[in-house]
Amino acid sequence: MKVIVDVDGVVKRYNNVAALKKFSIQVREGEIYGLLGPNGAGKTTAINAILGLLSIDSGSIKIFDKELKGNEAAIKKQVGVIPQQVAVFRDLTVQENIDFFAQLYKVAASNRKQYVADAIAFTGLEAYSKKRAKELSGGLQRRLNIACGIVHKPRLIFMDEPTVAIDPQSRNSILEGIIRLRDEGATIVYTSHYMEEVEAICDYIAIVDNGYIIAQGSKEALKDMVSDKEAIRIIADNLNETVFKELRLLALVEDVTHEAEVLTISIQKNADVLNKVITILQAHGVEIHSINVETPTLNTVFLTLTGKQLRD
Ligand SMILES: Nc1ncnc2c1ncn2[C@@H]1O[C@H](COP(=O)(O)OP(=O)(O)OP(=O)(O)O)[C@@H](O)[C@H]1O
Repeated sequence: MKVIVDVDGVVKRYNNVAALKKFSIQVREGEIYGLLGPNGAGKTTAINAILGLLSIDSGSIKIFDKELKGNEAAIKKQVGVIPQQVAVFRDLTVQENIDFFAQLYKVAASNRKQYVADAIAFTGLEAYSKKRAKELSGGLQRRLNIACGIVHKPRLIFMDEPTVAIDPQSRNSILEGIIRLRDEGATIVYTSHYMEEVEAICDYIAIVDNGYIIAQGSKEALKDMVSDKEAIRIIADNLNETVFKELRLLALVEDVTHEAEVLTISIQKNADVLNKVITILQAHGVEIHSINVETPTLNTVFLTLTGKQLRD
């Protein structure tokens, strides 16, 4: 498949902070490409750099085999952007907002009405087309944000965390919409810190941390990297440092991390340590609420490579 976004060794600094450090990705035509990483990993910076909204310190970026500089008009006509913050006109109706973006992207006058109707249908906003944006719920505003970004039927679409802070119904509708866009021939670059979403829709995944791509591949290939691992996840009260120290000393335990009341113990696959773990917790007065043994997820990959949880 043809590479249509080629980012090679990009470095981007904000004053002294290096947000991208030799950042390289290759997005192939027709795929949903996931950039998965925690807040602050560099995902938005990467997208803004690719779109030419930020200058870069070094490296190269090509879209459709061309540098953005000198080819902006031709490239931007074929690119759709759905920004992290909803960017619509609050006092315009749904239809007027989408029509404004159709004009901005220079959709031919003869096609405009149809393209606006297609974008409304695509995002399931038919019942709201005459409502002002400010009257919509957060989830519907996000759907409008998407409709505005895809109205010109772009070949390549960048979506920056489009499902943050929305209800499950709108989230599902957005994720299904992204798959439909891919099936109709678009290429999508999708950023998220939700591993479940990225696993569900992305054909190829790059895991980002601290300005680097730390691993990449299909979700199967990424999980194969840690197929000899499992994690015990325990929700409990009264966790403390003495408990963590004792757990770390157990044979076949590889790592112990905790966030508030969630304790994660990384172990080798099939290691028979659960009884020993429970004995230690009980001996220290830890009150256990739930225990789950998880097979590898993208979070396991992240944890193994960085020692941190991907989850917020
Ligand atoms: N305008 C800026 N000035 C200074 N530092 C910045 C600026 N924008 C981002 N950063 C820093 O660059 C790093 C990467 O941020 P970025 O927003 O790209 O991450 P992200 O993965 O998109 O996270 P989020 O989901 O929180 O937006 C962070 O350390 C952030 O604090």
